[in-house]
Amino acid sequence: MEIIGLFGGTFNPIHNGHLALALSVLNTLNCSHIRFLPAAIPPHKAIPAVTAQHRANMVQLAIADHPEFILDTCELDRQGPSYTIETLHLLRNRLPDQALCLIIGQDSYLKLPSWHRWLELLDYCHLLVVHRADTEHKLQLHAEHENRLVDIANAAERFAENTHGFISYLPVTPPDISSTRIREALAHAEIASIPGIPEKVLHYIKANHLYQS
Ligand SMILES: Nc1ncnc2c1ncn2[C@@H]1O[C@H](COP(=O)(O)OP(=O)(O)OP(=O)(O)O)[C@@H](O)[C@H]1O
Ligand SMILES: O=C(O)c1ccc[n+]([C@@H]2O[C@H](COP(=O)([O-])O)[C@@H](O)[C@H]2O)c1
Repeated sequence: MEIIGLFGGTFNPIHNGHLALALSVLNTLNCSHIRFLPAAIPPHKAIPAVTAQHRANMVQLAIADHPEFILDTCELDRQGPSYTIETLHLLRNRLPDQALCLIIGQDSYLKLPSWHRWLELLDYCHLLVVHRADTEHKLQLHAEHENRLVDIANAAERFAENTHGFISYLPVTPPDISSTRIREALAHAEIASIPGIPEKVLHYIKANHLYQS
């Protein structure tokens, strides 16, 4: 079975850490493609000052050179918080016979028990957790996932044999970049000098006067 990666985020804005993470997952799992899913209303964050449409446009610019990366705006068409379980329900209806793999950073995994209907996530997809700088160098597995863990060396094979139900941990560390730090830098620094985001995204931010105080 093909494995389709699902990478949700606020992407406020998308940065090189997101892109490096997605490339590592693509290569490790040999995904057919990865769908980038910008959240319209992130469930656990303040509503971003930058619109979902601008954030999605920046994702599109950032992934344009990678044919295996696709922008999926399905969360922009819904009202209310962008709960991942609802997105998975929708995508599972659209893609009934493929292995779906939700990709999250380790900081997100630590907070997973606070997600809406989190125990049902593995009924729809596999889960790949990627290490993030400043978190422990080992997966802090939630007890509820204990018999679902697969070693990363076997993950591509095991995930491809099943549409959902397993979890694995990728111990590579994407560059230590966060959207928060980029927003802070954009508010205080010369816009030409912001590292960590693709050039085209920086141009878009500049042209649309985003993130400036
Ligand atoms: N540098 C990174 N390394 C590893 N994982 C990352 C990195 N940046 C983002 N992620 C993961 O990507 C997903 C989407 O992240 P998000 O769009 O919230 O970016 P962020 O940089 O964490 O944003 P913010 O600083 O605004 O909280 C999350 O699961 C997060 O853990
Ligand atoms: O479904 C939930 O309850 C839930 C709670 C927090 C985060 N998420 C999703 O996790 C992804 C990363 O979230 P964030 O806030 O770190 O950008 C994004 O796709 C969010 O919609 C989902």
